[in-house]
Amino acid sequence: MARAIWAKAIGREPEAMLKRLLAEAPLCGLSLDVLSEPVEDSAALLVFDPDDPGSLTAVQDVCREGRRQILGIAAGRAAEDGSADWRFLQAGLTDIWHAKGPSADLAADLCRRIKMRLERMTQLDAVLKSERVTRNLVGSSGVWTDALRRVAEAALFGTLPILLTGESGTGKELCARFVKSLSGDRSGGDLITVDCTTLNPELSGSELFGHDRGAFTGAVGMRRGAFALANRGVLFLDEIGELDRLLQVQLLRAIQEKRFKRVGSNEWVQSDFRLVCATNRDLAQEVADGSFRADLYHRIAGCTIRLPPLRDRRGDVLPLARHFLAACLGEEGAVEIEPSVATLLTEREYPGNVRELQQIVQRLALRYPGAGPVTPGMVPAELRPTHDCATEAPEACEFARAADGALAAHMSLKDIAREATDAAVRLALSRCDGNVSAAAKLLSVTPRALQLRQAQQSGSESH
Ligand SMILES: Nc1ncnc2c1ncn2[C@@H]1O[C@H](COP(=O)(O)OP(=O)(O)OP(=O)(O)O)[C@@H](O)[C@H]1O
Repeated sequence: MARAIWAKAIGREPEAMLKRLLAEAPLCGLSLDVLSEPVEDSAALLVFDPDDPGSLTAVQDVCREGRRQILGIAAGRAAEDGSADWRFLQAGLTDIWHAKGPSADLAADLCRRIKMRLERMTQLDAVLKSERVTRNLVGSSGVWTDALRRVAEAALFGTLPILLTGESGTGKELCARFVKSLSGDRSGGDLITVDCTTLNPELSGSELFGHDRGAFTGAVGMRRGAFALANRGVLFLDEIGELDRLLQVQLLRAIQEKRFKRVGSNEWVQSDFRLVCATNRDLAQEVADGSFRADLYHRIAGCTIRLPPLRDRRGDVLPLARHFLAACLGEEGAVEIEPSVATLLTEREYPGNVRELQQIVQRLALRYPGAGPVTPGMVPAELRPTHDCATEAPEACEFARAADGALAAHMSLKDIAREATDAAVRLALSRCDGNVSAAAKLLSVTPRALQLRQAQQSGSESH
């Protein structure tokens, strides 16, 4: 591994262990370094003592600093049943190992295992930072990159069928293409998409399985169906939740055995495809209700990945909007967006998710004259916000309404100011996915000042 992996220890025993690991690391080809500041947003190693009461908060603080992949090494006794592990994962660790030490043998073995694990994380990081992702699968929010990482992991390191779930327009088909692009290097086959909403049990056999010449009136030649065409590629069954019960049975057999018969033929045809399915329905619930076959569900849901709705990744709205603008305007893509339009785009609701945002941006682009920023006048009338107090600025109007409520509740000026500050801190942190430095920047304060404010906030909440 060429670049050094940032490593940190919290506490005395962990520091001794990290020292031992640093001594052994070069012998195992692992490049570890203790730096006061992380060099980049990539995999990292954190050694801590799970028995230390302050360790959970300390781990949380490190994880909040922005690195996404952190391997935790627990150097301590910890509970026998490992129950604390889940809390550390919740605090932000990617994984956790318990290690005793620090004997030289154990440290060498640990280094080898850490190296393999970090290499896997780094490999996935490299995919997520590659042009095929940054150019096509826009977004850097935690929920989106976590989902994308799981898609990449499933595509690269296994053959299980992938089930993509999520609301309409969240990028399920785009992710199916991503799976194809990652497995394409190995298999060379195509991505074959079947829209299950258009299938019907009487007529769709040929589309799925193909037919022989003369199989039915009008079958003048042999036809290869979707299952055969997907050989050595990816078969993408979109909207699989819409499948009729009869078709569910037909598909089950072909998916299970990876072989089928063309309509009008008695010969088995083998096809080696990677299966990716998508649905915006809650299939587990439909299985419970009896409307979706449990056996088919368990076949297709080898690896289920939920794509987040846009409301859970508002920080991605503007990068997505810029991406779609660039697609519409070509070379003139890097245009500024006026703050009023940026706020409108970020704060509005998107029941149609990314597809809806894309359509709105396409409408904005229609009015873009070719120079200057995107201005409020380019926003279609029905999308513009309306305000009761026409004479006031929109923000002042919202504030006035909130202050009115506070006065009605007999709050003092001091309490109103504190409530407003706390709300702004919460909003900024939520918009920045809990990243303190980014939220501090947004609020024009130092990260230290923001942390102090948070501490006061949680102090007053616990009283
Ligand atoms: N992260 C993203 N980056 C760039 N474009 C995106 C992203 N997510 C979605 N899109 C675009 O949004 C549109 C809708 O995405 P897609 O068709 O993949 O959604 P879907 O979840 O399959 O929708 P549906 O359930 O309605 O079929 C497409 O044009 C797609 O290219």
